[in-house]
Amino acid sequence: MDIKTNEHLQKVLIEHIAASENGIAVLDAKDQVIFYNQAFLNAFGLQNCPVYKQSYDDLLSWMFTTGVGMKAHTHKLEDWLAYIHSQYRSAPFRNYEVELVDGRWLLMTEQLNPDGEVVLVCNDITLFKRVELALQKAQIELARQAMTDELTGLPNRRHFMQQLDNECQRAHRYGHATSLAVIDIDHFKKINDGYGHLKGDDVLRHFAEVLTQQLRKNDVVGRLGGEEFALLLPETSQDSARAVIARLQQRLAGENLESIAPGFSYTFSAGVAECQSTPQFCCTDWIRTADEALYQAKAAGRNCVVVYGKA
Ligand SMILES: Nc1nc2c(ncn2[C@@H]2O[C@H](COP(=O)(O)OP(=O)(O)OP(=O)(O)O)[C@@H](O)[C@H]2O)c(=O)[nH]1
Repeated sequence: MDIKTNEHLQKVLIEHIAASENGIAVLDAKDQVIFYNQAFLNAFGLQNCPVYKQSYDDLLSWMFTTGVGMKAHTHKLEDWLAYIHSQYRSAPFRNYEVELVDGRWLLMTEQLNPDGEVVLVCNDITLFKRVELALQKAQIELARQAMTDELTGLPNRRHFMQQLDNECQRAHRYGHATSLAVIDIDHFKKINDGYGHLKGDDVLRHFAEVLTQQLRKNDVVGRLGGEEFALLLPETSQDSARAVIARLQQRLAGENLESIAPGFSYTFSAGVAECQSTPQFCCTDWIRTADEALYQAKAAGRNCVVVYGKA
């Protein structure tokens, strides 16, 4: 059936375009609106806008200044128009999504005619978009949970080990001294037994806070499990790391812990190890050496720090 010669078919299509629930508009070669259906006005909330013969820029400017229709992602109209023009007419046929100020979403198709007209068709995809955004949010939250220790909000063992691995490679590449400290709260079992598991949890949260507050932006704190934590100190020699830990011990000794229990205090022991420059030395070796130093700190009576190889 040839649409050019079949008048009935032309009538059917014209009626369809007028009554369609998909918004349809046509802009001429000079980007003036020469046709739109009711659904197009409804989709963008343009019922009070003089659309016919408006230029595309005037239409967009009207939306921007009246706060109707498309949501602008910049505060300056010129920037927004420049962004839209960087995409507009960029392909013979393209699809893109548009967020509206009232929270709805439209899927737009833009088709260029050989004579220079642009045909715009829009579909409301709000429901699909909401599901997609909710899934994206859930995915981000799952990824966050998989990396985070629930009790303290710190990176968990897996996440910390990934960062340790990256830092190990960086230290090998640039030859910078970088230190790791494995830290363990002393006699934590006694805290749990004496004050209860919930108070034990409060102590773990408190310790996480002390560690986080004391460190520099590039340092990484993680909870390895139980009452064991770790500090990754990039660009830090083992002697400087020892000084950092000593400062943490002082800070902890000065803390008021009345909220946990009257007269309560706790200490920790730490093992420090520098990243070794041999290429075979990997992050598990690094943790192992720091763990050995920690073991020696515990054996030396606790509340102290031992540097690997310097006991
Ligand atoms: N409240 C609380 N306790 C935990 C958690 N994870 C592990 N623990 C407890 O931490 C205690 C660790 O005890 P130990 O490994 O014997 O170590 P410690 O008592 O700290 O002794 P030293 O490390 O040798 O000073 C155990 O009783 C665990 O049940 C937690 O998330 N919350």
